[in-house]
Amino acid sequence: MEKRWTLSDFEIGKPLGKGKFGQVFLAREKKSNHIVAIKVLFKNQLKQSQAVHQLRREVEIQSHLRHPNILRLYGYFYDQTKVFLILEYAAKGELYKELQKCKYFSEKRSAMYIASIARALIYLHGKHVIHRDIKPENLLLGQQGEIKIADFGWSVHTFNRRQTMCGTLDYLPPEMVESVEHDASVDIWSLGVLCYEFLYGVPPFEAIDHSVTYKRIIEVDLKFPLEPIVSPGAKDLISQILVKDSSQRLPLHKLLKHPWIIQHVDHSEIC
Ligand SMILES: Nc1ncnc2c1ncn2[C@@H]1O[C@H](COP(=O)(O)OP(=O)(O)OP(=O)(O)O)[C@@H](O)[C@H]1O
Repeated sequence: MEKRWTLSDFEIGKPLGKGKFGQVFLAREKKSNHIVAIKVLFKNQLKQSQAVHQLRREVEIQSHLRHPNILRLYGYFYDQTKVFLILEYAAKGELYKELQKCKYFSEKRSAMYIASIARALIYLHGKHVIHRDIKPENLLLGQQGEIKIADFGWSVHTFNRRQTMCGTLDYLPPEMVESVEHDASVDIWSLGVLCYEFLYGVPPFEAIDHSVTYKRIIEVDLKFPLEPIVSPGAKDLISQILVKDSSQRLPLHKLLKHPWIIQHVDHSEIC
């Protein structure tokens, strides 16, 4: 695809969805016939400095990433009022909606997703990037139903010390809730929360009252409901990830070798 675009390079199709700062459309690049998603952001809505800062970070980081389970950001252009991000089209939409539809996923499906995200995170962390907002709403699905990690607005390079609390409360590890220094293992924690949510339909520390959620995260008050029935292997994996001491969390390469993952995932097929 071309590197420098204007709106006239694209035929704009149906709207795919709406976000806080704009709208996403299906589009076709006329020259290459390549189907993409174009995210249109309104500059006046972005003006809050945090949003502009996040967008800059998202573009800087995501445009350099190349992994089958990470949504490609091909480039961007802008006019006087809008910024246009050219993104890989995730044909099967949001994982979040799938989870809402199914309530919870089978162990096999959960293990496949967890292994795909773990592989993408190994790649990401190898590039010294932490995502910091891994949750179902930020996971899209490609044509074959494969995971595409999206939304790099909270991501950072690992070179600097980080203490800022960011992301989404239900998925934050104790060190972020307590605003102490954190590293790439925050994404491993979020993967543990995801695994729990895939299998039980709700994140493990969720409570109506936010102060209760904080307390449950800090104390790692992890309880496994009786229903739906989940195998001891899955519970063992989650228990090895959701560990308060971040240095003791199961590393991603060991996660991929965990018996529950091996049982459900053919590693040659991970997508
Ligand atoms: N690359 C894509 N392929 C297919 N659909 C997409 C793509 N990007 C976004 N969408 C759809 O458009 C919707 C809006 O996306 P957008 O990224 O603007 O907002 P969001 O991440 O859902 O919300 P927020 O702005 O609060 O972060 C998404 O919920 C999704 O349904």
